[in-house]
Amino acid sequence: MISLCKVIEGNKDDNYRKACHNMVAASEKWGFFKLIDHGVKFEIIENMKNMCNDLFDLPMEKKMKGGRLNGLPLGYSATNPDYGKNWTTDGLGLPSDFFSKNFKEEKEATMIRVNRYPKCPLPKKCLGLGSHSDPPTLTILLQDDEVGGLQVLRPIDDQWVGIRPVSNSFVINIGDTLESVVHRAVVNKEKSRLSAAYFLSPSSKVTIESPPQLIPPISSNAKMYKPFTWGDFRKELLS
Ligand SMILES: O=C(O)CCC(=O)C(=O)O
Ligand SMILES: [Fe+2]
Repeated sequence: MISLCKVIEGNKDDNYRKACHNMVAASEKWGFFKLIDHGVKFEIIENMKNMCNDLFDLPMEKKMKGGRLNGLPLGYSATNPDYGKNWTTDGLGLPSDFFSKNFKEEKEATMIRVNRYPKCPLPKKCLGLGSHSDPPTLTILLQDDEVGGLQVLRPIDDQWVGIRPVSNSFVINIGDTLESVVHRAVVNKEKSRLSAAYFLSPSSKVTIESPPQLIPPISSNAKMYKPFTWGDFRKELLS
């Protein structure tokens, strides 16, 4: 759990550097972390949850008229590409614009997906959302305050580990363009659960490759990962 309390004013001081370092360390170990003291007003979060619940309460034929993306029958699109990139560069010791220059406003650069999982009499037999990793770069997830369900696959022993809800926090996870982190959502016997995931993607033409600054000199001729563009990767995923 990482607090942004001391870094919210934007001063690049020791507190900021420590938070960036902690976010990178958590991403390397788990691919997931929780952000608290993030500065988003409580009322805004509550409003968002209420609006999502109102949306799910609409009759199915009305919901089906909502702004779904072509080829991806999930979620509703929104653009706000200026959120959450610099901690990765600052935590990795890369130039501050190393990632942000690759996130330009594009129609489908970001997407928000709202999920509501109804209560389920047989939670051991059903999954809310099956095992997957998020294709883009970063996911900011708002999850229900009380009802847990998100689980991450721990790479060392392949065990599913629950990410306990914490009031007024966001769960951040990295996506396939940084590293794939396998997760899923289970369902609850007594209560339904709401979550909203905001996915941040690079521009389509951006080449995704290991930053040369981070490749040890000894292996500089043998890149472990082949460069690809986000556009090609997305096309492959949707084909
Ligand atoms: O509902 C959750 O907690 C997980 C949602 C998720 O992983 C997704 O929408 O990609
Ligand atoms: Fe996901």
